[in-house]
Amino acid sequence: MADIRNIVILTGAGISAESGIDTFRDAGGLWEQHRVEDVATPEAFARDPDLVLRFYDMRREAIQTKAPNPAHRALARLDREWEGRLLIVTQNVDDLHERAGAERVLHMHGEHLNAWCTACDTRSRWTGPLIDRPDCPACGEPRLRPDIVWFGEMPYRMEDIYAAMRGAHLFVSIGTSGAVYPAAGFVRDARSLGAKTLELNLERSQGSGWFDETRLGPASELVPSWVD
Ligand SMILES: CC(C)NC(=O)[C@H](Cc1c[nH]c2ccccc12)NC(=O)[C@H](CCCC/N=C(/NCCC(=O)O)S[C@H]1O[C@H](COP(=O)(O)OP(=O)(O)OC[C@H]2O[C@@H](n3cnc4c(N)ncnc43)[C@H](O)[C@@H]2O)[C@@H](O)[C@H]1O)NC(=O)OCc1ccccc1
Repeated sequence: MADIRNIVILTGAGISAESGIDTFRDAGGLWEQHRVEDVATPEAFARDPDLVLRFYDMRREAIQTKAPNPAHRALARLDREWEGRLLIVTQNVDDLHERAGAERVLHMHGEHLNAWCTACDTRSRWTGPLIDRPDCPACGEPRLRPDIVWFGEMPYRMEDIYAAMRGAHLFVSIGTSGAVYPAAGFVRDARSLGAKTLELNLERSQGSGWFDETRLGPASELVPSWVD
Protein backbone atom coordinates (compact mmCIF):
# COMPACT_ATOMS: atom_id res chain seq x y z
CA MET A 1 0.00 0.00 0.00
CA ALA A 2 3.14 2.18 0.20
CA ASP A 3 2.47 4.10 -3.01
CA ILE A 4 -1.30 4.30 -2.45
CA ARG A 5 -2.52 7.65 -1.09
CA ASN A 6 -5.95 8.19 -2.65
CA ILE A 7 -8.62 5.48 -2.52
CA VAL A 8 -12.16 5.26 -3.94
CA ILE A 9 -14.33 2.44 -2.54
CA LEU A 10 -17.62 1.42 -4.25
CA THR A 11 -20.07 -0.59 -2.13
CA GLY A 12 -23.27 -2.41 -3.05
CA ALA A 13 -25.99 -4.47 -1.41
CA GLY A 14 -23.56 -7.30 -0.67
CA ILE A 15 -21.85 -5.32 2.11
CA SER A 16 -25.17 -5.06 3.98
CA ALA A 17 -26.32 -8.64 3.31
CA GLU A 18 -24.79 -9.98 6.54
CA SER A 19 -26.66 -7.25 8.44
CA GLY A 20 -29.87 -8.90 7.25
CA ILE A 21 -30.73 -6.41 4.48
CA ASP A 22 -31.94 -8.10 1.28
CA THR A 23 -29.75 -7.71 -1.77
CA PHE A 24 -31.43 -7.15 -5.13
CA ARG A 25 -30.42 -9.94 -7.43
CA ASP A 26 -29.44 -12.77 -5.11
CA ALA A 27 -31.91 -15.60 -4.58
CA GLY A 28 -34.97 -14.19 -2.86
CA GLY A 29 -33.57 -10.71 -3.48
CA LEU A 30 -35.76 -7.61 -3.61
CA TRP A 31 -36.14 -7.72 -7.35
CA GLU A 32 -37.53 -11.26 -7.08
CA GLN A 33 -40.29 -10.10 -4.82
CA HIS A 34 -41.10 -6.91 -6.78
CA ARG A 35 -40.73 -5.96 -10.44
CA VAL A 36 -38.25 -3.06 -10.63
CA GLU A 37 -40.49 -1.24 -13.07
CA ASP A 38 -43.39 -1.50 -10.56
CA VAL A 39 -41.61 0.06 -7.61
CA ALA A 40 -38.32 1.80 -8.56
CA THR A 41 -39.06 4.07 -11.54
CA PRO A 42 -40.66 7.56 -11.75
CA GLU A 43 -43.27 6.03 -14.06
CA ALA A 44 -44.25 3.51 -11.35
CA PHE A 45 -44.61 6.36 -8.82
CA ALA A 46 -46.87 8.30 -11.21
CA ARG A 47 -48.92 5.19 -11.99
CA ASP A 48 -49.37 3.76 -8.45
CA PRO A 49 -47.80 5.98 -5.75
CA ASP A 50 -49.30 3.90 -2.91
CA LEU A 51 -47.54 0.72 -4.10
CA VAL A 52 -44.20 2.57 -4.33
CA LEU A 53 -44.58 4.43 -1.00
CA ARG A 54 -45.52 1.18 0.80
CA PHE A 55 -42.47 -0.57 -0.74
CA TYR A 56 -40.11 2.11 0.61
CA ASP A 57 -41.96 2.50 3.93
CA MET A 58 -41.42 -1.26 4.48
CA ARG A 59 -37.69 -1.01 3.70
CA ARG A 60 -37.21 2.25 5.67
CA GLU A 61 -38.72 0.60 8.74
CA ALA A 62 -36.69 -2.60 8.26
CA ILE A 63 -33.25 -0.98 8.01
CA GLN A 64 -33.76 0.81 11.33
CA THR A 65 -33.85 -2.64 12.99
CA LYS A 66 -30.51 -3.69 11.43
CA ALA A 67 -26.94 -3.06 12.62
CA PRO A 68 -23.58 -2.53 10.86
CA ASN A 69 -21.43 -5.66 10.42
CA PRO A 70 -17.61 -6.15 10.60
CA ALA A 71 -17.25 -4.98 6.97
CA HIS A 72 -18.90 -1.61 7.71
CA ARG A 73 -16.84 -1.25 10.89
CA ALA A 74 -13.57 -2.03 9.09
CA LEU A 75 -14.27 0.68 6.47
CA ALA A 76 -15.16 3.14 9.24
CA ARG A 77 -11.83 2.38 10.92
CA LEU A 78 -9.99 2.92 7.61
CA ASP A 79 -11.88 6.21 7.15
CA ARG A 80 -10.78 7.38 10.63
CA GLU A 81 -7.11 6.41 10.21
CA TRP A 82 -6.39 7.02 6.49
CA GLU A 83 -4.45 10.28 5.99
CA GLY A 84 -4.71 10.21 2.21
CA ARG A 85 -7.88 10.98 0.22
CA LEU A 86 -10.65 8.41 0.67
CA LEU A 87 -14.25 8.31 -0.57
CA ILE A 88 -16.80 5.56 0.08
CA VAL A 89 -19.26 5.74 -2.84
CA THR A 90 -22.26 3.59 -1.92
CA GLN A 91 -25.13 2.41 -4.08
CA ASN A 92 -26.89 1.46 -0.84
CA VAL A 93 -29.70 3.56 0.55
CA ASP A 94 -29.22 2.26 4.13
CA ASP A 95 -27.25 4.23 6.75
CA LEU A 96 -25.03 1.40 8.02
CA HIS A 97 -21.76 3.00 6.84
CA GLU A 98 -22.53 6.10 8.90
CA ARG A 99 -23.82 4.09 11.87
CA ALA A 100 -20.48 2.23 11.85
CA GLY A 101 -18.77 5.64 12.12
CA ALA A 102 -17.70 6.32 8.53
CA GLU A 103 -17.86 9.99 7.47
CA ARG A 104 -16.40 10.19 3.95
CA VAL A 105 -19.52 8.52 2.46
CA LEU A 106 -21.43 9.51 -0.73
CA HIS A 107 -24.87 7.96 -1.43
CA MET A 108 -25.08 7.99 -5.23
CA HIS A 109 -28.56 6.37 -5.23
CA GLY A 110 -30.05 8.34 -2.34
CA GLU A 111 -30.98 7.51 1.27
CA HIS A 112 -33.93 5.78 2.93
CA LEU A 113 -33.84 8.14 5.89
CA ASN A 114 -34.42 11.24 3.74
CA ALA A 115 -37.67 12.48 2.17
CA TRP A 116 -37.62 14.75 -0.86
CA CYS A 117 -40.33 17.38 -1.40
CA THR A 118 -41.33 17.65 -5.06
CA ALA A 119 -42.95 21.05 -4.34
CA CYS A 120 -40.02 22.95 -2.73
CA ASP A 121 -37.14 20.50 -3.56
CA THR A 122 -36.12 20.32 0.15
CA ARG A 123 -34.65 17.07 1.50
CA SER A 124 -35.59 16.35 5.14
CA ARG A 125 -34.44 13.59 7.52
CA TRP A 126 -37.38 11.16 7.63
CA THR A 127 -37.68 7.92 9.61
CA GLY A 128 -41.47 7.38 9.48
CA PRO A 129 -43.86 6.27 6.71
CA LEU A 130 -44.82 8.42 3.69
CA ILE A 131 -47.98 6.49 2.74
CA ASP A 132 -50.25 8.92 4.70
CA ARG A 133 -48.87 11.86 2.64
CA PRO A 134 -47.43 13.88 5.53
CA ASP A 135 -46.74 17.60 4.98
CA CYS A 136 -43.26 18.74 4.00
CA PRO A 137 -41.56 20.22 7.13
CA ALA A 138 -40.23 23.09 4.94
CA CYS A 139 -43.22 24.19 2.80
CA GLY A 140 -46.18 22.29 4.32
CA GLU A 141 -47.13 20.75 0.96
CA PRO A 142 -48.07 16.99 1.13
CA ARG A 143 -45.67 16.27 -1.75
CA LEU A 144 -42.94 14.11 -0.20
CA ARG A 145 -41.34 11.19 -2.08
CA PRO A 146 -38.51 8.81 -1.05
CA ASP A 147 -35.11 10.49 -1.63
CA ILE A 148 -34.08 7.56 -3.82
CA VAL A 149 -32.58 7.55 -7.36
CA TRP A 150 -34.94 5.46 -9.42
CA PHE A 151 -34.10 3.75 -12.72
CA GLY A 152 -33.91 6.37 -15.47
CA GLU A 153 -33.02 9.08 -12.97
CA MET A 154 -29.59 10.66 -12.73
CA PRO A 155 -27.47 9.41 -9.84
CA TYR A 156 -26.35 12.00 -7.26
CA ARG A 157 -23.04 13.89 -7.19
CA MET A 158 -21.54 12.24 -10.30
CA GLU A 159 -19.07 15.15 -10.64
CA ASP A 160 -17.76 14.53 -7.07
CA ILE A 161 -17.37 10.83 -7.83
CA TYR A 162 -15.39 11.47 -11.04
CA ALA A 163 -13.27 14.10 -9.28
CA ALA A 164 -12.32 11.51 -6.63
CA MET A 165 -11.62 8.90 -9.31
CA ARG A 166 -9.34 11.29 -11.20
CA GLY A 167 -6.85 11.34 -8.27
CA ALA A 168 -7.29 7.74 -7.17
CA HIS A 169 -4.36 5.28 -6.89
CA LEU A 170 -6.70 2.44 -5.86
CA PHE A 171 -10.34 1.59 -6.70
CA VAL A 172 -11.97 -1.10 -4.54
CA SER A 173 -15.42 -2.61 -5.27
CA ILE A 174 -17.22 -4.44 -2.43
CA GLY A 175 -20.47 -6.47 -2.59
CA THR A 176 -21.84 -5.41 -5.96
CA SER A 177 -22.96 -7.45 -8.99
CA GLY A 178 -21.88 -4.80 -11.51
CA ALA A 179 -25.34 -4.94 -13.11
CA VAL A 180 -26.40 -1.30 -12.76
CA TYR A 181 -24.89 1.71 -14.58
CA PRO A 182 -23.23 4.18 -14.28
CA ALA A 183 -21.76 2.49 -11.11
CA ALA A 184 -20.94 -0.69 -13.06
CA GLY A 185 -18.71 1.35 -15.37
CA PHE A 186 -16.56 2.91 -12.61
CA VAL A 187 -13.95 0.11 -12.67
CA ARG A 188 -13.21 0.83 -16.32
CA ASP A 189 -13.08 4.58 -15.63
CA ALA A 190 -10.71 4.00 -12.71
CA ARG A 191 -8.43 1.77 -14.78
CA SER A 192 -8.29 4.28 -17.62
CA LEU A 193 -7.26 6.90 -15.02
CA GLY A 194 -4.36 4.67 -13.90
CA ALA A 195 -5.74 3.32 -10.63
CA LYS A 196 -5.12 -0.23 -9.38
CA THR A 197 -8.44 -2.12 -9.09
CA LEU A 198 -9.51 -4.70 -6.46
CA GLU A 199 -12.83 -6.55 -6.11
CA LEU A 200 -14.06 -8.08 -2.84
CA ASN A 201 -17.24 -10.09 -3.49
CA LEU A 202 -19.02 -13.32 -2.60
CA GLU A 203 -18.91 -14.42 -6.25
CA ARG A 204 -17.47 -13.08 -9.50
CA SER A 205 -19.50 -10.08 -10.72
CA GLN A 206 -20.40 -8.96 -14.25
CA GLY A 207 -17.34 -6.66 -14.13
CA SER A 208 -14.81 -9.10 -12.63
CA GLY A 209 -12.79 -9.21 -15.81
CA TRP A 210 -11.87 -5.54 -15.41
CA PHE A 211 -10.24 -5.90 -11.98
CA ASP A 212 -6.50 -6.45 -11.41
CA GLU A 213 -7.44 -8.69 -8.47
CA THR A 214 -10.62 -10.40 -7.24
CA ARG A 215 -10.95 -11.93 -3.76
CA LEU A 216 -14.04 -14.10 -3.20
CA GLY A 217 -15.81 -14.51 0.15
CA PRO A 218 -18.16 -12.82 2.61
CA ALA A 219 -17.54 -9.07 3.11
CA SER A 220 -17.46 -9.51 6.90
CA GLU A 221 -14.22 -11.51 6.45
CA LEU A 222 -12.68 -10.02 3.28
CA VAL A 223 -12.99 -6.34 4.23
CA PRO A 224 -11.41 -6.48 7.74
CA SER A 225 -8.54 -8.62 6.39
CA TRP A 226 -7.99 -6.15 3.52
CA VAL A 227 -8.08 -3.12 5.86
CA ASP A 228 -5.80 -4.56 8.58
C1 LIG B 1 -30.55 -2.88 -14.85
C2 LIG B 1 -29.55 -2.05 -15.59
C3 LIG B 1 -29.16 -2.64 -16.90
N1 LIG B 1 -30.12 -0.69 -15.80
C4 LIG B 1 -29.34 0.37 -15.60
O1 LIG B 1 -28.17 0.30 -15.30
C5 LIG B 1 -30.05 1.69 -15.74
C6 LIG B 1 -30.13 2.10 -17.22
C7 LIG B 1 -28.81 2.33 -17.82
C8 LIG B 1 -28.09 3.46 -17.72
N2 LIG B 1 -26.91 3.31 -18.41
C9 LIG B 1 -26.88 2.07 -18.95
C10 LIG B 1 -25.89 1.44 -19.72
C11 LIG B 1 -26.12 0.16 -20.15
C12 LIG B 1 -27.34 -0.48 -19.79
C13 LIG B 1 -28.31 0.16 -18.99
C14 LIG B 1 -28.07 1.43 -18.58
N3 LIG B 1 -29.38 2.70 -14.94
C15 LIG B 1 -30.14 3.75 -14.50
O2 LIG B 1 -31.30 3.90 -14.76
C16 LIG B 1 -29.40 4.77 -13.64
C17 LIG B 1 -29.90 4.77 -12.19
C18 LIG B 1 -29.66 3.50 -11.53
C19 LIG B 1 -30.00 3.60 -10.04
C20 LIG B 1 -31.29 2.90 -9.73
N4 LIG B 1 -31.48 2.81 -8.29
C21 LIG B 1 -30.97 1.85 -7.52
N5 LIG B 1 -31.14 1.85 -6.15
C22 LIG B 1 -32.07 2.77 -5.55
C23 LIG B 1 -33.42 2.16 -5.58
C24 LIG B 1 -33.63 1.18 -4.47
O3 LIG B 1 -32.67 0.86 -3.74
O4 LIG B 1 -34.78 0.79 -4.35
S1 LIG B 1 -30.01 0.63 -8.24
C25 LIG B 1 -29.93 -0.63 -7.04
O5 LIG B 1 -29.65 -1.80 -7.78
C26 LIG B 1 -28.26 -2.01 -7.77
C27 LIG B 1 -28.12 -3.35 -7.14
O6 LIG B 1 -26.91 -3.80 -7.35
P1 LIG B 1 -25.99 -4.36 -6.16
O7 LIG B 1 -25.92 -3.37 -5.05
O8 LIG B 1 -24.77 -4.80 -6.82
O9 LIG B 1 -26.84 -5.61 -5.58
P2 LIG B 1 -27.09 -7.02 -6.28
O10 LIG B 1 -28.15 -7.69 -5.48
O11 LIG B 1 -27.28 -6.88 -7.74
O12 LIG B 1 -25.70 -7.82 -6.07
C28 LIG B 1 -25.25 -8.10 -4.78
C29 LIG B 1 -23.80 -8.55 -4.94
O13 LIG B 1 -23.25 -8.75 -3.65
C30 LIG B 1 -22.66 -10.03 -3.57
N6 LIG B 1 -22.85 -10.50 -2.18
C31 LIG B 1 -23.99 -11.01 -1.62
N7 LIG B 1 -23.76 -11.27 -0.30
C32 LIG B 1 -22.47 -10.89 -0.04
C33 LIG B 1 -21.65 -10.93 1.13
N8 LIG B 1 -22.10 -11.40 2.30
N9 LIG B 1 -20.38 -10.47 1.03
C34 LIG B 1 -19.89 -10.01 -0.16
N10 LIG B 1 -20.63 -9.94 -1.32
C35 LIG B 1 -21.90 -10.39 -1.24
C36 LIG B 1 -23.37 -10.91 -4.60
O14 LIG B 1 -22.48 -11.91 -5.04
C37 LIG B 1 -23.67 -9.88 -5.71
O15 LIG B 1 -22.58 -9.79 -6.61
C38 LIG B 1 -27.60 -1.00 -6.87
O16 LIG B 1 -27.07 0.01 -7.66
C39 LIG B 1 -28.78 -0.48 -6.05
O17 LIG B 1 -28.60 0.82 -5.62
N11 LIG B 1 -29.70 6.10 -14.08
C40 LIG B 1 -29.29 6.52 -15.27
O18 LIG B 1 -28.66 5.83 -16.04
O19 LIG B 1 -29.62 7.86 -15.47
C41 LIG B 1 -29.25 8.41 -16.71
C42 LIG B 1 -27.84 8.90 -16.69
C43 LIG B 1 -26.85 8.50 -15.80
C44 LIG B 1 -25.53 9.00 -15.87
C45 LIG B 1 -25.23 9.86 -16.81
C46 LIG B 1 -26.25 10.25 -17.70
C47 LIG B 1 -27.53 9.76 -17.61
